[in-house]
Amino acid sequence: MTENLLQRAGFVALIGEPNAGKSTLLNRMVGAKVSIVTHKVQTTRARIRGVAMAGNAQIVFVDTPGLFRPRRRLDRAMVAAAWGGAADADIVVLLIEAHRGLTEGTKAIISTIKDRLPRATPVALAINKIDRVKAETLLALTEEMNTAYPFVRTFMISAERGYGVEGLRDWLAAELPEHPWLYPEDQIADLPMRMIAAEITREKLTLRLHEEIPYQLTVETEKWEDRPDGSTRIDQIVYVARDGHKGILLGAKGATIKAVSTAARQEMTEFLGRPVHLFLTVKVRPEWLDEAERYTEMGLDFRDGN
Ligand SMILES: Nc1nc2c(ncn2[C@@H]2O[C@H](COP(=O)(O)OP(=O)(O)OP(=O)(O)O)[C@@H](O)[C@H]2O)c(=O)[nH]1
Repeated sequence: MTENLLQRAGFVALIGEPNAGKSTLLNRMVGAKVSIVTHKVQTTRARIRGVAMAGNAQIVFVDTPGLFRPRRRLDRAMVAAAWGGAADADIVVLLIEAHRGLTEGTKAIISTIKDRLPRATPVALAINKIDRVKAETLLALTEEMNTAYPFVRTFMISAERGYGVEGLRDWLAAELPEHPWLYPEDQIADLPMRMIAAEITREKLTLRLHEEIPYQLTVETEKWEDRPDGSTRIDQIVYVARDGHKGILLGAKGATIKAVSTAARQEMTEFLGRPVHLFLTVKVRPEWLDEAERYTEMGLDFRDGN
């Protein structure tokens, strides 16, 4: 009886060098559908990579980029911003590759953890790709890693083969705070699809409009209906901050929004592999930048903006 159980929910930041196996691990924990999505969403501002249910807990995985030794100023700024996400996380999981051991890259990540994470944030270690090494190697590596940082737990997993993944997920679920679920259970499956669809439209708008406007607009997928005839109806709202922007967005006789809609629909059709009917509505909502709900739709935590 899930209703009688206390709900748990929170954010887990999965960090590690590129290629450590973050996507593979997420696939395992969240389900295949989301993984298709993550590759597409990488360049967007959406930071949620997936939502996993484990018993009475809802685990929201958030992303941090694989950049840990930034040289350029812009890269440093991006890393600083991204670490904000990890700092807000309830739990951080550092993923490393068993056969590569404690690399320079991982050392850099550990020193960033020490510098930037609040002391109270629990950091767990997941040694991935254990299928590639012998047991002795693992024991030595576990010791070496735990000397480098006091991890709250060490997990040995193979994301690809599925070893140890359930144990990690169940542990995360139990560690999360008591909190009502952040997403309705029935929406989780298509949350990423909805986000992708919104990102596709936002991208088409950005391509068509003057630079300053896209930052002041946001797209939400309001309705998603997979029809029995094999097509999908998607209704989206484009929120703009100012009246003037609405006119620009629509264009003369609606030409701009029509072109955007056509381009977005084509990409969605290709992405989903089924015909899409797309309905776009433009709404003026000056306060959207201050509304928590809008942030959730973008995959951002409203608290980050404070
Ligand atoms: N042998 C082995 N290979 C793995 C395992 N987990 C992942 N891999 C492989 O490692 C490679 C990188 O995995 P990804 O999941 O893309 O790693 P990632 O770079 O951390 O993920 P992104 O940052 O999202 O790109 C892929 O070729 C995976 O198939 C594992 O447990 N064992």
